[in-house]
Amino acid sequence: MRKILIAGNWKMNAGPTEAKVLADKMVEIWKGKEFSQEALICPPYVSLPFVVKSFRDSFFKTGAQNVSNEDNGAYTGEISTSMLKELTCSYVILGHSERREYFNETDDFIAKKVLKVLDDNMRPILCVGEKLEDRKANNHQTIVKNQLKVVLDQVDKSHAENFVVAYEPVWAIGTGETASPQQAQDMHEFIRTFIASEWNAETADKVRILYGGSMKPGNAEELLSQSDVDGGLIGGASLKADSFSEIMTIADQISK
Ligand SMILES: O=C(CO)COP(=O)(O)O
Repeated sequence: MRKILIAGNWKMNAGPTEAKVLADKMVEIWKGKEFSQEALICPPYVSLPFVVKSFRDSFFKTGAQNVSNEDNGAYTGEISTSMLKELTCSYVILGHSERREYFNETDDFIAKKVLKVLDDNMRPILCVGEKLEDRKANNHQTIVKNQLKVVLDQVDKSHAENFVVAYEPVWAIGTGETASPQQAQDMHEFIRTFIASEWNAETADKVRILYGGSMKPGNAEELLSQSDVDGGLIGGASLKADSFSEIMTIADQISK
C-alpha cells in the first residue's frame, strides 16, 4: 500500500516572514487532528529553518526544491544534502521543469543529484513531464520515458520506497489547465509500467507517482482517486493554507 503524499512546492515565494505565518496557519488548521497520509512543504532555502521550527511538533514534513550533487566544499551558492539533513529535511524536489528550462539542468545532471539524495538516505521527488508541443505531436510518452530512463539506469531498485516521481505536464503548470484524470492516470500507469520494465513489478509498485499541474481543491479528488496517482505536487494552491489543507482532507479520505 502506498501512502498518499501531498507536497507543496512554494517555488520562489514566501520569504522567512511570510513562510512562518503560512506554516503556522497550516499547523493551526490541523491542530488536534490526525492525518493518515503524508504532508510535505518545500519552501525556499532561506525559509526552511523557520518552517522546520513551525512544524516541529506536527506531522508536516519539510523538503527542499533543489540540492547540490557535491559534498560540502568550495561550491559557491550551493546547498548540500548534509545541510538539509541537519535541518531535518527528508525530501528534495529535483528536475523541476523550471530548473530544466531556466537553469539548463540536463537529465544527466539531475540523475547525479537523484543518486546523491538517495545515497544520503533522503527522498528525491524526480519531476518529469512533456511540453505542450510534445503532447500535440503525441510524443509525450517518449519524452517522459527518456527523462526517466537516464535516472533509472543509475538507481538501484532497492531504493524504490524512497524514490518518488512527479508527473508534471509543463502545459498544466501555473496555467490553470489541468491534465484530465484519465490523462494523468494513463501517464502514471505508463510510468509505473516503464519502471517495472527497468526494475520489476514488485519494486515499481512501491514507487509513489505524484501528479503536479494546477492541482486544487476542486480537482484533487478526481485526480487522487486514480489508481496510479499517489499524491500531488502542488504549486499555487500550496501557498494558501486553506487550499492546501482542503487537498489534504481529500487525500485523507482516499486510501490506496
Ligand atoms: O509546478 C508545480 C509544482 O511543482 C505545479 O504548480 P501549480 O500547482 O501552480 O500549477
